[in-house]
Amino acid sequence: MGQCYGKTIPTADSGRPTTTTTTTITTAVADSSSSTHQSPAPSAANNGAPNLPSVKNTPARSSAAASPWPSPYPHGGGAPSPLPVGVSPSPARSTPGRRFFKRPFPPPSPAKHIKASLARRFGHPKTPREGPIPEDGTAAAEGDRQQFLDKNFGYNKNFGAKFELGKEVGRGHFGHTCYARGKKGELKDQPVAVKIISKAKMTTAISIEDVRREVKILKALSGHRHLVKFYDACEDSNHVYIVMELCEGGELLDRILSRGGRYTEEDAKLIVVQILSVVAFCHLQGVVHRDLKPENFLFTSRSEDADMKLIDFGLSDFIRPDERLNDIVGSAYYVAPEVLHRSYSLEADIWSIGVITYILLCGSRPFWARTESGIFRAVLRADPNFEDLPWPSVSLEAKDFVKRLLNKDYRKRMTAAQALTHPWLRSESHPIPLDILIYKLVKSYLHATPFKRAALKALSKALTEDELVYLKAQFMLLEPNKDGRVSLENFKMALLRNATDAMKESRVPEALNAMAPLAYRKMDFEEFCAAAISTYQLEALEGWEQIASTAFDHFELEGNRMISVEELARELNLGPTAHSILREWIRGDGKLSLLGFTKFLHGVTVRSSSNTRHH
Ligand SMILES: Nc1ncnc2c1ncn2[C@@H]1O[C@H](COP(=O)(O)OP(=O)(O)OP(=O)(O)O)[C@@H](O)[C@H]1O
Ligand SMILES: [Ca+2]
Ligand SMILES: [Ca+2]
Repeated sequence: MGQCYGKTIPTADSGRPTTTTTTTITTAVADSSSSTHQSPAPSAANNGAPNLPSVKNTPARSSAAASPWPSPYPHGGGAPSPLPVGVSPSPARSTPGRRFFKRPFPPPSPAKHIKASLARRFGHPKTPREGPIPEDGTAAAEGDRQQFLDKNFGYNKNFGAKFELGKEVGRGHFGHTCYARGKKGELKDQPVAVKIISKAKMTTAISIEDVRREVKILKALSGHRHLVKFYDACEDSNHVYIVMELCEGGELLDRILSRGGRYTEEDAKLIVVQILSVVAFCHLQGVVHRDLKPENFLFTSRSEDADMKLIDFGLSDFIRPDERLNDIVGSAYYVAPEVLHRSYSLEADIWSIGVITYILLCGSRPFWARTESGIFRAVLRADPNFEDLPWPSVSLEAKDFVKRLLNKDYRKRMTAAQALTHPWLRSESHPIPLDILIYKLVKSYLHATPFKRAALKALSKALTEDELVYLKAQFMLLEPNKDGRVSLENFKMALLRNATDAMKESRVPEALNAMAPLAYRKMDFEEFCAAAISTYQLEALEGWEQIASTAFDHFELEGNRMISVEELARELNLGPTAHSILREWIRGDGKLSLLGFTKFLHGVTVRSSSNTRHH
């Protein structure tokens, strides 16, 4: 027991991007020392690639000597090629042309999942801390270390008595998945899938913690229609077994390939709606998936209209509403720019959905290069191609949709719940989930100055129907009282209705504490709109200038007033050095100009996505 038999794993040279080529990228840097590795901004010296830490234990490589990423080509020295034998690579360019998705993926990176976040988790004093990974893990040192590792998970010990293992159905970096059948109880005679993770591969406390967290997250989130159902977790001395619903329809990646690389818009919509609905759910629970890609979505059956399920929470993490993560994990083609800059949150998943949607619609990857460092350069700097075929025949709504997910500034990206109300996807047929973003925005509105609130109110009056669809849906989810208004209780109840165990871990309900002012008053829809809009997101709209000028007209009527430079600086929490800039925002009559108004709405400085503030 413990091993399952199965197919041989095709090699990278077989020319087919298989499930084995998931290219999970993980930094080779021991992140427990990450505080010394923080990279505040991209440096010009390396072409805008993030100022990545140097690698102690990775030999210099020709293609990525300056990168901390493990080589994607672990199978030999020299310059191994991800391309099939006989195909010579074209030089990597910062603006890649169209690349057919059928091009084989590079072989997987050696998986070494390093968790910086563990060290950073003050709230978990019992979390094991790791020293840096030794320069060379000699067998003796390894053995010593392993002795102290507690590989007891507290799961069921009787896997063999409960399940009969069958053939392998899939394989990844961390384990292989087999078909199995329940022997007794509720799952008797039912086919299931079992992800088998070898304990021998758990060589650090962090890797053990990762498996524990994968199970915890899967268990907590299980139940959503588009998330693989969790049944059981078992273990023996050699393996951990994650028993889950069997998805017999294969990976989304395979369907894309079998359709020659792309979907019709209508078919793509059906896929994207399912992805957004499950990701919105994860995000509301305070879980960031961090490895969204077509390999991690499975169909329940071979049928064309089978439901799709999100799997593989191996890189997922809990995240508090105001928290930012800094460990670089994910898969190269799908990784968001701010992840490479080591300061990110839920929006990183949205970027990955943008990449998936781009691929569905045109059959090419938006950011492509022959090497990992080339891909990262493209992610950070290149604009995806929307000119070449088939883009001219793709609807404007679809293009706008993808662009609003692939915005390099994470603050300008739509959330999953917002994306579900985008004109491209808008329809009555899918429900709009509660968005954790409104909690964050309402919270900061409640703490804003009266002048700032007046500015936001003016802005909310300039919203178009498109934005109002989302706000109306969110307001209705708060189930307004008979007087059409909401109070803190409504926000609390809406969260409770959606709560799972994951929320406790990610401390999502803490967002409510900072909303205390709402305990004593109510908010009507009009004020809710002012409170729940993000200037950054609106600024990304094509019609932003029109919105801003209409909003300014409203502001002139009620809100704009004489304000001194000193007072404005206090409003914005800025010191005297900012006075000369602020002077330009104030008109001759002592009130804010249109420029001043839009800058003021923004808050402090307007920075790019290279912003690495830690909250
Ligand atoms: N519930 C399931 N039903 C059917 N097949 C599954 C199921 N779960 C996983 N698989 C198959 O096993 C493969 C590996 O599973 P999974 O992605 O969880 O492993 P992993 O080792 O974490 O992978 P990665 O290298 O992407 O991190 C999947 O790509 C899929 O083909
Ligand atoms: Ca996977
Ligand atoms: Ca995984």
